[in-house]
Amino acid sequence: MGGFAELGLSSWLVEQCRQLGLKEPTPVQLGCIPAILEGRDCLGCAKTGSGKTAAFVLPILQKLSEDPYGIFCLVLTPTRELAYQIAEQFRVLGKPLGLKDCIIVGGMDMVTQALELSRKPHVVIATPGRLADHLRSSNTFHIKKIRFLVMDEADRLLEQGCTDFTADLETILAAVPAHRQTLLFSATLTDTLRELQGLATNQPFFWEAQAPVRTVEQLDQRYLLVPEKVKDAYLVHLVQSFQDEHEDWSIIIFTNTCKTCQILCMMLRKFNFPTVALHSMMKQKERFAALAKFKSSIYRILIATDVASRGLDIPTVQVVINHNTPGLPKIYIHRVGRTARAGRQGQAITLVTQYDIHLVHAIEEQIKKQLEELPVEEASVLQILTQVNVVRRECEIKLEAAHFDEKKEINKRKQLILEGKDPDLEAKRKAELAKIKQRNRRFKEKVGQALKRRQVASRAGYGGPLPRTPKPAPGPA
Ligand SMILES: Nc1ncnc2c1ncn2[C@@H]1O[C@H](COP(=O)(O)OP(=O)(O)OP(=O)(O)O)[C@@H](O)[C@H]1O
Repeated sequence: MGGFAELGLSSWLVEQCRQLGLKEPTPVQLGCIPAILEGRDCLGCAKTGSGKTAAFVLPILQKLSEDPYGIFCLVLTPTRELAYQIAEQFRVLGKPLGLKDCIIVGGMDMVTQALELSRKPHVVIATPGRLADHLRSSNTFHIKKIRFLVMDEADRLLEQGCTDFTADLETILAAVPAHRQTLLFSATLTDTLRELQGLATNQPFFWEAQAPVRTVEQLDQRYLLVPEKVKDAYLVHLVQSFQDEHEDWSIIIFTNTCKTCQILCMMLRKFNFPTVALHSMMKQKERFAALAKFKSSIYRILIATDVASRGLDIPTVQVVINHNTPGLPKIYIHRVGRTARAGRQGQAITLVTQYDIHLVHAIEEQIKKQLEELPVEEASVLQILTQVNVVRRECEIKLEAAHFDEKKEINKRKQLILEGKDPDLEAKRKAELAKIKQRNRRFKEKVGQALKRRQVASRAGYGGPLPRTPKPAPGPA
């Protein structure tokens, strides 16, 4: 049990680790904990499920126990569910300290949160949007004395994806002290390293796991080449086979949109699979409830958008199915990392249509490993094909009747208002952009057609400028 003690952690923390079954430090913990205890900034890049959370929680708790005050530490993370998960690690490991934490995420009551913040918790775990809202609207708390700023999934926080945190991060970074320790962690830090280095300037310590492959060794990675139209039948077949062959099982299925997520959830339920959905169109309480039911194995299948692709630690997940091939290798790495965690085995299956093959090549190039084809009994899939398609159509009709798209539109408008934008003006801009794009497309088409005509003409012996209208084919003299 010398492991954690040798890193310089106090005996009470070593005992906490022992009680939680953390016997030996993982490599990222071995690498980062001493540097953080020395007071250095830290950039930690290690594979999914390798214990990055404890790599920052443990040294922060140690420093907090030496000089306890609030607000001592701020942790930023991209999703609400992840904020709760990190808070739990602080709570269990920091129990002997009587640690006070506070979770600040969207979708929850702002007044309650403001009250909690004013009580000076030791640790605040937040998503950037909601914390920035509090900073802009309230003067009952401040974060200008924090000792630690942690950015978990740091590359996601900095990238300008569908949720862009840039403006909120600016507000937050303007409110934290320049003299602080900054800790940045992710399984995919390298793309955003330059920006991240600008944030961690205090003798930064960069730790990266050296491995030939960027995904976990215990992960069996497969692909299944399927025509778009029969994808769902393959999905049902895969889930059915897994259920037939295993007693204790859990699967996460990733989809590309909230709507597909919802439809597939309804569809799998029609086939009596215990399924729950998790996507950003759900109310926050529903999101938490879905996750809790999945974690406790009441429901065996979680069907989710990328809101669940990062950080979630659910040890029972044995399989990840990508219903769509992720457009970015980074997203693939995080999605499949929801299984095969902390030394366990796991399998990832990616459904690939004829249009996605280049995406698989990009993924293979990044992870430095080739995916293997998953053999499937096609006859069994053919047997259920019509039934699956009929059920899917029924679910689509049901969802349309529930005005899913309209609700999405309303949510979008609300979001724009919250961001201080005028939804009508934004819609106008979008329409203008679409018009320009359409004009460009038409122009390209016209040029393409003209070129084709010229090729035809030159093959038929015509030369000269681009013909405006097709010339009649040469007839007999
Ligand atoms: N030293 C250890 N020994 C055994 N298990 C550990 C150790 N440290 C952490 N774990 C466990 O490993 C699991 C994964 O840890 P964690 O969630 O911190 O991974 P991560 O590296 O942050 O992954 P991701 O990149 O997906 O966010 C957790 O269940 C955690 O309790």
